[in-house]
Amino acid sequence: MDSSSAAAFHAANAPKPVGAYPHARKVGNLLFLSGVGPREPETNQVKGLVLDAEGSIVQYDMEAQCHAVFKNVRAILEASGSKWENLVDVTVFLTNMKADFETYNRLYAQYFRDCQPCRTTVEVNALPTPIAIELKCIATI
Ligand SMILES: N/C(=C\C=C\C(=O)O)C(=O)O
Repeated sequence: MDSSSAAAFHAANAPKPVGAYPHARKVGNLLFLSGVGPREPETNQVKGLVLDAEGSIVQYDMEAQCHAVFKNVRAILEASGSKWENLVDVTVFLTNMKADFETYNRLYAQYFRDCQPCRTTVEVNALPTPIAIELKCIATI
């Protein structure tokens, strides 16, 4: 099956993709989400983020970024006919594991109290936009 035969979804209330990819794609009863970060869909900005003149991160609010990215994932799931409780696998990319793991892990536990997908958390050197967290998810539909 090539990707054109699998339904693609674009969620109006999630941040616009930064490249040529859909927010999600359904194959059989599985929904694959593209990586998504904490940009606010209305403004394309990240709450609490301060950049310097070169675009490097000066200051960011990890709590705000966690809430925003979970909200974006939920919006994409719902726009694609799935829901939060259907998540089965979550890959989390952090740009500063040492500084941010505790905050992220604490908030993650609040959002995933009743549903516990498999999870993998890795540190990456950089993400395509100046963010501290990005999620890549698989859900049933
Ligand atoms: N998924 C990608 C980027 C997402 C960035 C964001 O939501 O801020 C990509 O480039 O593959």
